[in-house]
Amino acid sequence: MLPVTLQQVNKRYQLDSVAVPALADINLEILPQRFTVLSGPSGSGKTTLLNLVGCIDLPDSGQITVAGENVQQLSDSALADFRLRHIGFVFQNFNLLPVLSAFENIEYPLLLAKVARPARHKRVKMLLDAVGLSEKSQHLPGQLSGGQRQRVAIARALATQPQWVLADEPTANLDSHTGASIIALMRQMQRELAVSFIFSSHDPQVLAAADDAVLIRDGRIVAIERKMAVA
Ligand SMILES: Nc1ncnc2c1ncn2[C@@H]1O[C@H](COP(=O)(O)OP(=O)(O)OP(=O)(O)O)[C@@H](O)[C@H]1O
Repeated sequence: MLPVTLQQVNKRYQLDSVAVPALADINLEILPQRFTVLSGPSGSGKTTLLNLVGCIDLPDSGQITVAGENVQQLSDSALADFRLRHIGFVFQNFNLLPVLSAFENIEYPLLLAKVARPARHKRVKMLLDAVGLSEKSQHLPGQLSGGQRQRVAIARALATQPQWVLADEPTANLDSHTGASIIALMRQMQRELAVSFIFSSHDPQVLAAADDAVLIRDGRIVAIERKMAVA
């Protein structure tokens, strides 16, 4: 599995006539099959960096490679397909579709990926079991606790067997006990399904669980701490 690489990446946001610098001179290699945390104060650029790696947004300059693909060269429709195949997303506010059951929320990306019904159902059942929610498969998000909703969101992110799962402050709306169980679940999924996780987080629990920590200040990387030896 290939790393994610960013070379000389710059990103500004245009706010009326003012250009707001968000990331400057980012050079980074994010290693596969690990837990990487992007950490830094509010406004430092964590979400922007996650959005660039997730191909939700494009840099103003520089190169980003994900799964061996130079992503800025892809057309919009090729990018959407690339995201579906290679990247799963977990958000702090869960972003589940409120009218769909837990089962249907997890199934949704598989429908988009045109996976046939028997394989779809098998995968959803396996994931519901893996996140400990087999009993709640027909519940709507509004009938689940915050921690259970985030479990559904993690299962949904893993549905299409992506290489990378990006999680933007995944524990921000959870109490610390529930947050700890969500981190443990993601760690277990990372090992069992050989998936790579990248988080943005202020949460010391997430930072403590990381293999690698990338510290960002004012849009620049100030330190990269590899806590687990590179294999
Ligand atoms: N859509 C936007 N338009 C204008 N400026 C933006 C936009 N999104 C982010 N910014 C600015 O870019 C910088 C980086 O923002 P970003 O959201 O990446 O930070 P963050 O580290 O994720 O912050 P937080 O921890 O508060 O979520 C900030 O100065 C922010 O105000």
